[in-house]
Amino acid sequence: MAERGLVVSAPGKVILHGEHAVVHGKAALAVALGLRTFLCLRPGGEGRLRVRLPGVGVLRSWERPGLSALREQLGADFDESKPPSAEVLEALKEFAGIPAEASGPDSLAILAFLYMCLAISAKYGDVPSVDIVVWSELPTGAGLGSSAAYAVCLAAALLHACGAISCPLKDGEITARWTEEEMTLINSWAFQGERVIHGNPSGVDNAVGTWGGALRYQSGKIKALKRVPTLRILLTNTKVPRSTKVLVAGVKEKILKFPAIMNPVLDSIDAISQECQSVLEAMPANPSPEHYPVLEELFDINQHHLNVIGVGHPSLDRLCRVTASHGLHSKLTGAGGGGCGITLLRPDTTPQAVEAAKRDLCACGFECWETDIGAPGVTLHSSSSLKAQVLHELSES
Ligand SMILES: Nc1ncnc2c1ncn2[C@@H]1O[C@H](COP(=O)(O)OP(=O)(O)OP(=O)(O)O)[C@@H](O)[C@H]1O
Ligand SMILES: C[C@@](O)(CCO)CC(=O)[O-]
Ligand SMILES: [Mg+2]
Repeated sequence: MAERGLVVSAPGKVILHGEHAVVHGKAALAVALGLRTFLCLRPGGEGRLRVRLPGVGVLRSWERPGLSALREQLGADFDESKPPSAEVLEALKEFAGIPAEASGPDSLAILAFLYMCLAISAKYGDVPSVDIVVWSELPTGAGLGSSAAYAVCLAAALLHACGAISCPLKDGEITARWTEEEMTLINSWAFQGERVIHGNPSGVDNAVGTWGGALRYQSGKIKALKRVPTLRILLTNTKVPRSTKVLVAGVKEKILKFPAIMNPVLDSIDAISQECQSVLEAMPANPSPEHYPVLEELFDINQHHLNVIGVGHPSLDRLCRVTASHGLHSKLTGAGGGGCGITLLRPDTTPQAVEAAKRDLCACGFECWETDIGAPGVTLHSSSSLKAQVLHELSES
């Protein structure tokens, strides 16, 4: 581990099409957002692991020998290809003093951290004494992949601290990325963190957090999109809290209850993702308005489908109605049930029209912002390049 520690970051994501269907083996199209989660890891003292997670109100530390003893006692097989076992998660809850039924943001964040420490150290050697601080530009639990960005940062930092991946940052460089092989390892451990938080994730969110850009994801297969035009997207957070884990479980229940009704809907969502990919890859880099009607219609159809599978919410209906009154098309993004929606802005949508839509959305109590998509994936930063931000976060700890 570098003497002065390290700072890593990972982006959140927006799913254009395929949320939920992707959990059931269908394709999803996802893009990395220009909003990121950051993690600063420094050598710590006194044989302890210390974490500060201001986003979820956590400041905790544990003695390393206690965690090592638990690992020995459990003697579990911590391979990144195997889902975390219920027995190990129960034992970790007890170790951290988390009640068995707890599922709040703080408990899940602690559990993901401890599981990754335990499993990564079982495979690659002990995680040294460290102080970790995580902060984020992403809203937590709003559909923008905050859990995956957190898990990707943890995976990169812990693998680096154990010496399982290199330090790609050369003297004088501001940022660096890991090799393909190392990113594959980061992605597979981040998936384990997502499994702790989500229960049964597809892996699309951690794939975008790791690789960045724009990609098609299906059953663990990641394919960067050939060409993605510059898309203008308005993001709106309804601020209605929801849990991805609960929503994913609800969809599964509906499919089991009505397979003949729900499976065709998932097939149709899959076809929407295929169609959208073909349209995007055929569009020029700076598309003109005539390319948009199909993309808009696909948004509308998918939003209906997502309501059918039970992940809509009155706040999202409202968001769609408000933007429709400005001639704009929206759908939920991520797990739904509240959280965020995305609105497609056309190249000829005027700044005045965007402002008017934003005003009406804010009047509903929503928060909205235009954002970049296609951001880089997991990145190692020189701490000097982020000095002001890092110093601010560290001064709070
Ligand atoms: N900055 C953070 N620090 C610590 N934990 C975080 C942070 N961001 C997210 N988490 C963890 O992730 C959980 C939120 O995950 P959840 O999957 O429900 O929402 P999301 O990832 O924002 O949305 P989606 O999965 O729909 O894209 C939080 O409850 C918390 O446990
Ligand atoms: C709802 C879902 O499809 C996307 C959450 O961002 C869940 C997943 O893919 O793991
Ligand atoms: Mg999530």
